[in-house]
Amino acid sequence: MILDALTKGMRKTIIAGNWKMNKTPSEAKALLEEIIPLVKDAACEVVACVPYVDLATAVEVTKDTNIKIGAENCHWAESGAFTGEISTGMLKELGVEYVIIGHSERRQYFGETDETVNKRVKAALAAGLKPIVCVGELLWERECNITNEVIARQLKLDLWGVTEEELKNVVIAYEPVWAIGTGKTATAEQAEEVCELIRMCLKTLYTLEAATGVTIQYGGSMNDANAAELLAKTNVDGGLIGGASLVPEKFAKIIEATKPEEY
Ligand SMILES: O=C[C@H](O)COP(=O)(O)O
Repeated sequence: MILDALTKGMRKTIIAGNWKMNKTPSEAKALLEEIIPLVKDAACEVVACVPYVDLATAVEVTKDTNIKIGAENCHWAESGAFTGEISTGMLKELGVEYVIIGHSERRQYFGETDETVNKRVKAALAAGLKPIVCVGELLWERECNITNEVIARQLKLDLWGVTEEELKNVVIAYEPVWAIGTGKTATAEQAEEVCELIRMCLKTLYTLEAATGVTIQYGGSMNDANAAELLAKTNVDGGLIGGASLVPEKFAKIIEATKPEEY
């Protein structure tokens, strides 16, 4: 059943842009105003994850639209002496719904570990935010043939203490690190293989029912040309889009590719 293509229809398809460190507030407003009319008839959930300083503007600009706003990180403490960090309460008050946690760039450049990812995931869930939890292997890990172990370990540690009920608000993003911003996309088969593995791990950690319901995104050089093939795979339920999310026409075409007739 877990491999059954029919289960795909039971899950929410989510296309999320990750703007990374791009766009000032005025640029964010202009970009969203271009995106809004292009995606208004989307057949999927549309999310824009933007830099902290853009959040208030983004929430305001999208308030009467089908676009949800996400942050790119959050801290686990409610408040305190954590210079430069942002709490979940701060995000909630702004009207933010999603938050990316454990992106490979956070792991690679800012010392993020599975332990801190886990703390952030639990804090986000406790605050009523929906975490987009990123997992993925490095190139040398793939070459050493340990992708499965790496993904299983990340999932187990990142979701440690997350209940089955809470899992309903968790999105998993599979982002092979070697495919991020490199123009090297995982083939649809490679993406499906790991997304299916992720679902099998979730089944082991929780239940078949819980695993079947989780949205699993692919991220890594997804664009308007390759999205349809990736999104047609049984266990690929959406995308976490970097570069192409900054180009309205490309982002809109990826969203268009989620429509069944495009498969
Ligand atoms: O979060 C998004 C990923 O890092 C993918 O970025 P990219 O689409 O620019 O490769």
